[in-house]
Amino acid sequence: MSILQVRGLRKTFGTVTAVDDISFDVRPGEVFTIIGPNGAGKTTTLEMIEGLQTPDAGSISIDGLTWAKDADRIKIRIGVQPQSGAMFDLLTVEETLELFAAFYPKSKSSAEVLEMINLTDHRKKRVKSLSGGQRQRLAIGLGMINDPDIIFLDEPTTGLDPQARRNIWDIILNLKAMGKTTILTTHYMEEAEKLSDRVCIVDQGRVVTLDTPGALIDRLTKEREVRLSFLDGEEAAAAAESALQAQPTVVRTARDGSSLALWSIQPEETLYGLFGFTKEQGFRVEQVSIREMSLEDVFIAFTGKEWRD
Ligand SMILES: Nc1ncnc2c1ncn2[C@@H]1O[C@H](COP(=O)(O)OP(=O)(O)OP(=O)(O)O)[C@@H](O)[C@H]1O
Repeated sequence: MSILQVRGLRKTFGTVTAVDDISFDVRPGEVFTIIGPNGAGKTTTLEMIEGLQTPDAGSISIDGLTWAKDADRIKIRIGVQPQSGAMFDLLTVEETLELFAAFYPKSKSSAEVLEMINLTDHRKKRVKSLSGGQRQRLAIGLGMINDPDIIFLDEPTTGLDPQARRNIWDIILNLKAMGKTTILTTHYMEEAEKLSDRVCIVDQGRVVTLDTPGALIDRLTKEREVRLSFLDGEEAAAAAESALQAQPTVVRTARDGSSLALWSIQPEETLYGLFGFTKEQGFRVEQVSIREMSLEDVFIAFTGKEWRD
C-alpha cells in the first residue's frame, strides 16, 4: 500500500539533468527521507511532487490523485514547509499562522500548531526577530496548518545548531506519532538514520538505493572496524598486531604507535582471541571500541564517493 507513487520522474534544466528517472513509493505514516549530496536532485524531485515544478517525464500519484486532474484536492491533502522568504518579517508568529490558515477551507487552530512547534511562548514575536531554529519551526508549522496527511520538509535542519536540530527532530517524531506521512530531505546522514523509516539515497539525479536504514547497513560487508590502545606502549601494540595478523577472522590491521585498528569479519571472535593473547603476555589494554557502520558507509559503498555534509 502506498500514499505516494513516483514513476520515471525526469527534469532537465538546459544541459543539466537534475532528475534522471527517479521512481519510489511512500507508505502511509512513514518518515521517508531523500538524502544525497549538493545538487543530487532532491529539491527538484520534491518540488515536482509538490506541484511547484512540472516534470519533463514520469508520473506522480498522491493517494490516487494526479496534479493534472485533482490539483485542488491534492493541495488540501499535502503540507509544504515554505522557504523562509515566504514569510513576512513584520507579522507575528501567530499572525503568520492565521494568514496561512486563511488560505484553506479547513485548518488547525493556531494555538494547536503553536504547541506542536513549541512556539506558544513566542507567538507575539515578529518573524524578523526569531532565531534560525524558531523560524524553521514556524515554517514547519505553516506546512501543517491545513492538517495535511502528507507533509514535505526540504532540509528543515540545514544550518541549525545541534539543539535546534533536535527540536525539529522532535516535531518530526510527533508528526509520525500522529500518523502523518513525512517526506524529508536532508544532508545529514545521522539525521536520516535517526528519523527515517526508509531512506532513498540519490546521487546525480538517480536513486542509488532505497530501504530501511538498518537493512541498508546490514547489506554492507560484515567487516567491522575495532580500535584498541595499549597502556604498555608501542611494543605491546606491535606484538598484538602480529598475533592478530595470524587470526583468520582479521582482514587487515593498521598501527599508529600504541594504537591499533583492525578489521574483522567476526569482531567478537577476534577480541576473544586477542584478550587471551594480552592476558598471557601481561599487556594492559586501555580502550577498545567497535565502530558501527552508518548510512555514510552505505553511501560510500554504493557510490564509491566520500560523503560530505
Ligand atoms: N531552476 C533551475 N535552473 C537551472 N538549474 C537548476 C535549477 N534547479 C536546479 N538546478 C540544477 O539541478 C541540479 C539538481 O538541483 P537540486 O536543487 O534539485 O539538488 P539538491 O539535491 O536539492 O541540492 P541541494 O542539497 O544543494 O539543495 C543541480 O545541478 C542544480 O544546479
